[in-house]
Amino acid sequence: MSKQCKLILALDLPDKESALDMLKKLQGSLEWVKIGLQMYLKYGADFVRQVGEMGFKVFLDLKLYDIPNTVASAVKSLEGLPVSMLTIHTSGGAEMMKAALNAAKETNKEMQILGVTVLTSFDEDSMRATGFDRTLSEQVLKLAKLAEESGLSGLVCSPLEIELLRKNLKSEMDLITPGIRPAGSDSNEQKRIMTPSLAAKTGSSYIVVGRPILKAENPAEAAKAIIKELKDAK
Ligand SMILES: O=C(O)c1cc(=O)[nH]c(=O)n1[C@@H]1O[C@H](COP(=O)(O)O)[C@@H](O)[C@H]1O
Repeated sequence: MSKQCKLILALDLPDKESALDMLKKLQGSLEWVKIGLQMYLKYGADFVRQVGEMGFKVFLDLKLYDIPNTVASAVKSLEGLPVSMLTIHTSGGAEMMKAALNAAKETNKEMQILGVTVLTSFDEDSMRATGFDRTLSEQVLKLAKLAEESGLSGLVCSPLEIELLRKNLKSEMDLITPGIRPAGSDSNEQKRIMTPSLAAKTGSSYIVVGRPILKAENPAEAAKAIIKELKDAK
């Protein structure tokens, strides 16, 4: 029996005031909040602390990609912050992933390092345009296996790749899936998408949802409806 799939809100908003206003509306409705580059670059560590103090678990989505030493130093810079998940790019290679893991072990044992595989905004054509000859699935699996061998316990991938990864990975890695759209909502630029219930049924550990909640008339109701969909998914 797999774990209950959880909702993570992608807090992609233009300023702190609207973000805090949104979080006040959502307190009690959800547990996890993802802070991405938009908010982090503008408001930094203080904002991360503030979100943690409001009682939310923080997923810091910085998608780090650099030489191993630089990534390790960046991870260490987060020491003391309430960060429960942090993203790095698996395409940075095994050495980079191991350096990030070691840095996390030294500074924040509670922080899970997640490896991003192939972004959900890619399709076969845009992948090929970057010079990769493999299919999208082949590339995702290659990166996922490298992440698993490097010791990572979680991956960010499209929900369309869950089955492939569950079948081919040796361990029960956490699969965090953005590119989620409740039935009838706008897909925006996301290309590899799925509904919350299907993602949960297929084996997603956490779904990441931004605009379908942020732009809803009643964000708390939208979040609750998604959580119900996840709980009802059989
Ligand atoms: O790492 C991510 O969270 C991520 C990876 C990916 O492949 N695709 C993707 O959309 N994301 C993030 O997931 C969120 C999706 O937001 P919405 O498209 O508004 O639901 C954004 O914050 C993206 O940065």
